[in-house]
Amino acid sequence: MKTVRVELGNRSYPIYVGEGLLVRVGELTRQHLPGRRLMVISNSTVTGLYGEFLKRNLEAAGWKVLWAEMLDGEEHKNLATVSRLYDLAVEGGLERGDAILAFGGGVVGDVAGFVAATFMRGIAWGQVPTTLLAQVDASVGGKVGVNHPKGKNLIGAFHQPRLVVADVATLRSLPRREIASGMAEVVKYGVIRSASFFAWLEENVEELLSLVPEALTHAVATSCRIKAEVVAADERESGLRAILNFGHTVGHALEAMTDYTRFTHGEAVAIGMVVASRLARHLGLGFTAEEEERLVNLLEAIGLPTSLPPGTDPRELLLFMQRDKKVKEGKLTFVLPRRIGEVEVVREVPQEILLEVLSA
Ligand SMILES: NC(=O)c1ccc[n+]([C@@H]2O[C@H](COP(=O)([O-])OP(=O)(O)OC[C@H]3O[C@@H](n4cnc5c(N)ncnc54)[C@H](O)[C@@H]3O)[C@@H](O)[C@H]2O)c1
Ligand SMILES: O=C(O)C(=O)C[C@@H](O)[C@H](O)[C@H](O)COP(=O)(O)O
Ligand SMILES: [Zn+2]
Repeated sequence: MKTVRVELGNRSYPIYVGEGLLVRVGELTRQHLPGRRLMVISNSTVTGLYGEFLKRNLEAAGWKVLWAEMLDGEEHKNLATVSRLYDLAVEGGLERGDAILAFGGGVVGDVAGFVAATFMRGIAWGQVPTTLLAQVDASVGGKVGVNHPKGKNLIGAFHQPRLVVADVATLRSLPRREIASGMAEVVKYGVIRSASFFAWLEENVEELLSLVPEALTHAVATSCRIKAEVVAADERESGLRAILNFGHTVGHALEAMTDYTRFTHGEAVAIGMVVASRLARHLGLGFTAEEEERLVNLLEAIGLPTSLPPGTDPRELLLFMQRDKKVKEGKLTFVLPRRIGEVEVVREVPQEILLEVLSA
């Protein structure tokens, strides 16, 4: 097992990564979470696969478990779902001193975290992420929230979990498309912060896609270490943390524009990272054609899309981008690569250049 810590003073917390950790969730939650009742928020898919096992494990550790299921899918990451979960929490007698455990992918994590942030003005919570994307990204850093029909994650809060337990063995039941989706965020870390990790990914892409446990554990722990460093330096995104949004300005717009049903988050981010790379080259930030080719090749080897779907209307996409949370005084902000391993936050990208890149 590897342990990464998110250092945030008295709100610091551990991320445990390894194979077969599900069996330790009862013991670990007892160590890190308060209370007698634990409201587990999951969805039907994850509950069907691992629900019985986890419930028994938590009960054996002494928890009174309230099991709550939400509908599966990004289109259910909304306030209607949150409202139903509040009802279940009230009916189940959840108290301020109790806790919530998110058990599932990033959608479950973001929704459960938002319920934890707001129920009784905030209660303790933990994360047991079961998708690659949630293990490398969504379970870490305390961004929680839901979508608005017109914009991604427009409603939310910052509320750090007290622990994260990532069992890479749970990834064996994940559809291949979801493995690829999670890999998009893994590639993101290489581009924004570590050329050596990017090169390691190029070397080990086959092992990762074949779910070799040692390779997965290394990729998850390294991704979490990079995210933990960034979050520790800038928890509320007043500066540095924006780099974690590489690929997301276009990615989030694409997700919202297609009603959260056409692309997975990782697929949309993959396309967004390629658009950002093209933009960086147009603006002469130093990112080379060879580097762009390495990025595209790696994404393609993973099986991710690298271009906007045919027929995308750049002006419509721009409308959705204008609701991005990084917009300041009406101006779009992009995270653009200078080279593999380093990005820059660029304010005021000229709209003509953006439209030219999107049209191409
Ligand atoms: N809070 C953050 O910092 C942060 C970071 C990145 C992404 N996100 C959010 O995360 C969400 C995407 O998360 P995701 O990619 O995990 O999608 P997801 O939660 O929709 O999960 C993908 C699919 O995998 C299924 N699944 C989950 N675990 C499984 C398992 N072990 N075996 C089989 N199937 C399983 C789910 O039921 C779902 O159908 C987006 O809403 C995105 O905005 C948040
Ligand atoms: O944790 C962060 O900060 C990120 O930007 C991570 C992203 O991968 C993630 O998709 C996040 O939910 C985006 O946040 P948002 O503030 O742009 O909605
Ligand atoms: Zn993301």
